Amino acid sequence: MITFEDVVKIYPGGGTAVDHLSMELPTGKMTVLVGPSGCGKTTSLRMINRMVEPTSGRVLIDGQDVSGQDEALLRRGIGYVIQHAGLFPHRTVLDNVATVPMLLGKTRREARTASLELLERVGLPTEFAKRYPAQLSGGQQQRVGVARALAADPPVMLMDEPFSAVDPVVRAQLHTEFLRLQQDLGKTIAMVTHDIDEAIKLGDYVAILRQGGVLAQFGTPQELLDAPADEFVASFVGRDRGLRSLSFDSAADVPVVPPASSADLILEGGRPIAWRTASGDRAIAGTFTKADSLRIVTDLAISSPVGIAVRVDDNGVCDGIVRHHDLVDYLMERRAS
Ligand SMILES: Nc1ncnc2c1ncn2[C@@H]1O[C@H](COP(=O)(O)OP(=O)(O)OP(=O)(O)O)[C@@H](O)[C@H]1O
Repeated sequence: MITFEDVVKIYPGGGTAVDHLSMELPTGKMTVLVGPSGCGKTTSLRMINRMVEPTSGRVLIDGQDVSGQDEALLRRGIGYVIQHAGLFPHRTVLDNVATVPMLLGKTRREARTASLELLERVGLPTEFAKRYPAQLSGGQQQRVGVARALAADPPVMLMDEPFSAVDPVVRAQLHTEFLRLQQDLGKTIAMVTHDIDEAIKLGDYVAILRQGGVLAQFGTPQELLDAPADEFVASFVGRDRGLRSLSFDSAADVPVVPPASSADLILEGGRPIAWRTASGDRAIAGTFTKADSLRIVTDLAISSPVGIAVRVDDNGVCDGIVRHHDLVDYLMERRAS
């Protein structure tokens, strides 16, 4: 667990960057620090590995005040990933990753074998290992940055806007891969972003900071969406927070009716193929399963030309449909209950 205890940071000649910050970042979970530019996110992150020292208050890792610890030793247990990856430009991808384990005493061969495995884990095929960072795309460089941070197998990872330098499609891919990786690794992660969508998608917990380095609210994404502490948090999580919060609700209990009840749905061997519309058949753009979220069901119902979302089982066979007005009734009943 990473604990901020009444932490204040005032830069010489500057204003207050972090103002009496107290919060606990649970072990094995990802906590995302989010807020407008200049609200003290990076400063807070850097106080964890002592790149910045607090003016007052304490930062503790597993109950140990970091200020009493040897900086080099402390940082060995803390991976650090930054925007644009910060790779060594004149070293190959493999050497970028292998440097840390070698510093920690592994032989060159051991370090390289471990690094190749790590590169594969973050989704980079081995043929990239010999390239130099400039020969990779932004997204690939970020993957190397993550692999390098993981190379020492640190229990704690700090990530400062790690996904912001890549385009939205690559970013979404990196998010999915990173979530899968974190599910396996269970690191204690503190991540900074200015993007509330990213925070809500990735964070087990989210800390929203406001100007002046004041903590506005700390909680799970669902808590922030359901019960924003004040106007600032409400406007920061957005006007569409009702829709966003549907991402956390399961579609398992959506009331469906048999597929045969719609004359508009064309099935082949039980699989949904197309909609019959006045202007001809239209291919079905997507389906949902019981494992999906209500947001996906809502999106499908709204975007379908006939206002129907189609559910399939694990074999892709249609086992029910839900019409948009029934979906709205269901959502309203849930809200009331
Ligand atoms: N080394 C420094 N010296 C003086 N002031 C600083 C220093 N670093 C940051 N600040 C100031 O402290 C405040 C918080 O900065 P910080 O970088 O922590 O914010 P941030 O939320 O990470 O911002 P951004 O999203 O723009 O990166 C800002 O007002 C900034 O100008």
